Amino acid sequence: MPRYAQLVIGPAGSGKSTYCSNMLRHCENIHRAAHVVNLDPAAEYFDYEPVADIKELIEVDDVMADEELRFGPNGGLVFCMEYFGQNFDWLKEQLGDVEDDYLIFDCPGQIELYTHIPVMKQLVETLQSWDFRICALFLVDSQFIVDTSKFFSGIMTALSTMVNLEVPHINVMSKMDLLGKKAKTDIEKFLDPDPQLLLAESQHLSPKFQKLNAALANLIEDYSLVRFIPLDPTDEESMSNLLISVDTALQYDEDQDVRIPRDADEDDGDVELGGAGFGAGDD
Ligand SMILES: Nc1nc2c(ncn2[C@@H]2O[C@H](COP(=O)(O)OP(=O)(O)OP(=O)(O)O)[C@@H](O)[C@H]2O)c(=O)[nH]1
Ligand SMILES: [Mg+2]
Repeated sequence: MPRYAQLVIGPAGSGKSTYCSNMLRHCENIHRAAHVVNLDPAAEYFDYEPVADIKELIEVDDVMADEELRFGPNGGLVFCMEYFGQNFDWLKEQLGDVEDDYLIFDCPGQIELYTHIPVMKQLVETLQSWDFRICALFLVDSQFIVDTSKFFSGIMTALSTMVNLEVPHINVMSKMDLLGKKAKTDIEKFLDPDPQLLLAESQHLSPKFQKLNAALANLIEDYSLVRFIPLDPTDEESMSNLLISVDTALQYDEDQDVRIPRDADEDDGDVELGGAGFGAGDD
């Protein structure tokens, strides 16, 4: 029986932790037993009760306070994640061996973890060896995608993680609730964009960059890489549309949408949830 994992990644402040807590609440609303794992050793605050918290293994503040190591915040985070990479057994112990488990991983934002350092790729491979199907969600703050150049640079960051992680990948345009009416209309063209049209808008760039953008537009078009799913957490329909895309990527079986929460009970029985009874061993 597969297990399912959403890997929530994206630049610092793009809304990853907020998404995890909103998605957890949404899953509760639809009676899906999901759990969040905090993988950010620098996280100071998150609005959910994690089923596992990397800070119990290692914390950035402790690493930075070490007088021999002398790391700053970024070096400290890399050190923590490399330490985590050597201790996946800790995660295994925290997660247990729950069939059919559904986990949402709240990841750190530093891009180097996905491009230069092998730890996140190793995490993916380890989770796969524990029967997890994985989907990466790459969040980009909608407030930054204000013009074509920013769009192309956002896409390149998303692509670099996608190439490295090699798992199904969904781009999410976060914080849509913060956009006014006009900005919402303006951003439409970036959600399911026509790269050639966007290219036409970068005529003001120097010929060198126009050429680069043209090459990128072709790449994006050839591989159908660019769709963004808009996310407005104040709108339940937006949350459920995103979850449908994730379910498709994970090949999540809708028939098993109602399942036993982890802590519901060991003694075997079926649990009534939302009017339907499903036992742990049901297919
Ligand atoms: N209005 C609105 N604010 C949001 C949303 N998502 C996140 N925020 C705000 O944006 C800020 C950053 O959100 P976080 O969820 O901490 O972002 P993060 O990606 O986890 O940040 P790091 O862990 O530091 O990389 C916080 O002030 C959130 O309240 C959203 O969908 N709508
Ligand atoms: Mg966070």
